[in-house]
Amino acid sequence: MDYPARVKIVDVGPRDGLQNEKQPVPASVKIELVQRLQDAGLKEIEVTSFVSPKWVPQMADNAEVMAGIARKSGVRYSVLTPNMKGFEAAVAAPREYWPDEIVVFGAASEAFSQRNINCSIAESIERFAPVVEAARAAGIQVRGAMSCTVGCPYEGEIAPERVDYLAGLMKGIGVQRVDVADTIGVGTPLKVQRAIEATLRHFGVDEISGHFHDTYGQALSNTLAALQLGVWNFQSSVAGLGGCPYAKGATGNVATEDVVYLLQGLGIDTGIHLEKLIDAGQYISEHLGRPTQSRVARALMARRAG
Ligand SMILES: CC(C)(COP(=O)([O-])OP(=O)([O-])OC[C@H]1O[C@@H](n2cnc3c(N)ncnc32)[C@H](O)[C@@H]1OP(=O)([O-])[O-])[C@@H](O)C(=O)NCCC(=O)NCCSC(=O)C[C@@](C)(O)CC(=O)[O-]
Repeated sequence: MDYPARVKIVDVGPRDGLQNEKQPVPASVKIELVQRLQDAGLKEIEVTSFVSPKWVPQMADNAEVMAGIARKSGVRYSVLTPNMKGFEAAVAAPREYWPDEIVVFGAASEAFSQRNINCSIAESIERFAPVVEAARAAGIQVRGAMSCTVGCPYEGEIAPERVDYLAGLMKGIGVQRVDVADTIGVGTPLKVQRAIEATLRHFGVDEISGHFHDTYGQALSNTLAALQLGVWNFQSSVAGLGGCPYAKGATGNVATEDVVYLLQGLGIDTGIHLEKLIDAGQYISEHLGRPTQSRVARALMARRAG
């Protein structure tokens, strides 16, 4: 089996990982987490989201975090912007604090779209279109997250045709690359491959990333299944942090540490230093007062402890 020679990982821990935390996490801790992730070799970090603070209070410090991170050359910093209000807030600061990439986020499921962003899929695309246009005019890259590409907490199983439809809409408004997200972690390898194949009708393989939550323990298998289709961009969350506020019961993303370990075993280069990454995961886990969700981190820390 041929696998891609290298893989790029977006660590979404500071955003997807922390957005659902009930306890307020200070901006200084988020900033330190970003620092530790870039020190570990992450080249892409999803830092925060410019969404309504009434809906997601944990991300209310978005501007403070964006202004506080010490940027490293060669690292891409992204933020979520669901509408023009979010985009305008993301670029209200001086240019050095702007994101390199914004993320518009839609869903393959109507019910999830309503619960997550309070509008239908068609309305979401109408809201995203001016955001995409403004971002590209400002030289900011645009990613489109596609939630619930295999299953939805409200509608159940999602057919690949729904993914095909959403990917086509995203392409139509000028989104440059897309995430195939298994928001609630119900996917298994063949289902994930069908969702990716539907996306491949509209985007090249270099423009597609896998975003797998690990609720049912399938995320590493799904990562392997995506690699088998040539996908080489993935999103994961340090220490397996996270969960979506609008997907009850869904656990965090697959842990970045576990993905890096898998990839190292396949001889695939990520440029990420696993031990430093584990330290970053420990930093945030200790702050949150609970153990890391990464099996690899737990195993390697036990070995460190002798
Ligand atoms: C999208 C909205 C804003 C629509 O929410 P809405 O209520 O329909 O918006 P609205 O335009 O009617 O405005 C209502 C109020 O929100 C304000 N508002 C409006 N927009 C903004 C904004 N951008 N930033 C700050 N404030 C905003 C606006 O100013 C107004 O304030 P008020 O007059 O009541 O004081 C809302 O539904 C929302 O914020 N939802 C949160 C969505 C979210 O963050 N979900 C989690 C991230 S997605 C995810 O995790 C999945 C992903 C990406 O990881 C992939 C996967 O795994 O599936």
